Amino acid sequence: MENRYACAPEHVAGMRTAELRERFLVENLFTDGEVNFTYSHHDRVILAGAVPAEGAQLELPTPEALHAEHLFDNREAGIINIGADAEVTVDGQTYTVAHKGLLYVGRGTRSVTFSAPGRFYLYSAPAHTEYPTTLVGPDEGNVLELGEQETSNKRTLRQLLFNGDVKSCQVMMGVTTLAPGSMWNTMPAHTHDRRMEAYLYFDVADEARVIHLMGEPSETRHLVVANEQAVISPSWSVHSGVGTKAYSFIWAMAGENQKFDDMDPAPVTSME
Ligand SMILES: O=C(O)C(=O)C[C@H](O)C(=O)CO
Ligand SMILES: [Zn+2]
Repeated sequence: MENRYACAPEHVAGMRTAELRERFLVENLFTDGEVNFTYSHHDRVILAGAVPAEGAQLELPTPEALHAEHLFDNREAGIINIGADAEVTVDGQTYTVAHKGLLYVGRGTRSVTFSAPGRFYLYSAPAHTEYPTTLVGPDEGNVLELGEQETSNKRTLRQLLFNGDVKSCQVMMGVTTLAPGSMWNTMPAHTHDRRMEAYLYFDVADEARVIHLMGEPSETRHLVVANEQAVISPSWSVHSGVGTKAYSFIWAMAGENQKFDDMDPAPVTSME
């Protein structure tokens, strides 16, 4: 498991491209037949990618660095499938997770197994209590239509796990999809000093990139992001992006509260 220590804004101001990428960009989560983990010390979240091989089951291992018998001994997770509909088995119970659907896996779970043709992204945070493992379809939850074509930010935001019917201790998670011809996500931008956030960009065309904006609103930096790469966004950082073509991303948050609207706005005219 890759380890990423937390960074303060004053450290980031002096970083060059390579160091910014090393600290905040997670480039290689998805490898055929493997599970890859990255541990961020921002709110102690784990990001993982699991790609089961055709005809084989892929078991979610427990990274040694957790010093736990099972990954879910002290944690919960949201798992979103960015591949074709596929099965996930949790403690002997099998769920079919649709493309862009979510499976919430609660604390106390002992085993999770993935099947092809899924391509699974997992976001996990510490959990204080057990909530039931629950399947959420891609069109369930709360759907928000945001932005305008005029400002190139027309997009559909699906809140799949957001302090609604499906309970979680910390994790809030969903999928945002840009309309064709729209490029900007989360502009006007915001921060939320009570929660960290991570983005996984996907459905990014091979020849396209997303320019992800990060940093304090008055001291922005950028990361050039390719398909299926993730960005760790500290609570003090804006997280916004512009693609060279439309794309989707999974946003996931953990921290002090589960109030989606608890944001500190960073108006466009205030950014530097
Ligand atoms: O398109 C958007 O806007 C988003 O997806 C915003 C994220 O959900 C977010 O930043 C929530 O805090
Ligand atoms: Zn946010």
